[in-house]
Amino acid sequence: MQSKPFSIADRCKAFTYAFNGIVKFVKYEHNAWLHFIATIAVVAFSLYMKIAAAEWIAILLCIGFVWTMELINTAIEKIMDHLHPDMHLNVKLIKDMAAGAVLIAAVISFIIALIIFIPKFL
Ligand SMILES: Nc1ncnc2c1ncn2[C@@H]1O[C@H](COP(=O)(O)OP(=O)(O)OP(=O)(O)O)[C@@H](O)[C@H]1O
Repeated sequence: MQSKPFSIADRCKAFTYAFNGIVKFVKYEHNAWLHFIATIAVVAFSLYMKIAAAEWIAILLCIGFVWTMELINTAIEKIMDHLHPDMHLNVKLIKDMAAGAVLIAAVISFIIALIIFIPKFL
């Protein structure tokens, strides 16, 4: 298979397409608004608590983990709605599994936040 020659302009365009996907997600998806508010709150609280570098790494990984899962979940929902707009048990299974991935990311992130912040109040 013949691939296109490497081009910095093409790579920049690919970056803008990806950035555009994130902007659309934040603009139109209600779940993104919740994640946005939660992210601002967690970052503000972490700054206020002056957490250590290793704690920042854990917090930033959690934020990235949840945002990534939510974006993938939303993409899967859009694929399913596009391919199969009618109700179907398989669609439900696929969407619920994708939503389950977000739930796991959120619960793990919440537990990590508790591990970081609770000792600061003891
Ligand atoms: N086409 C479909 N066929 C069968 N079940 C569906 C279909 N679309 C959604 N569902 C199911 O209906 C329930 C509600 O889905 P819906 O997408 O409305 O809410 P949600 O998961 O809270 O979504 P959102 O992330 O948009 O808030 C879920 O269990 C989902 O799997």
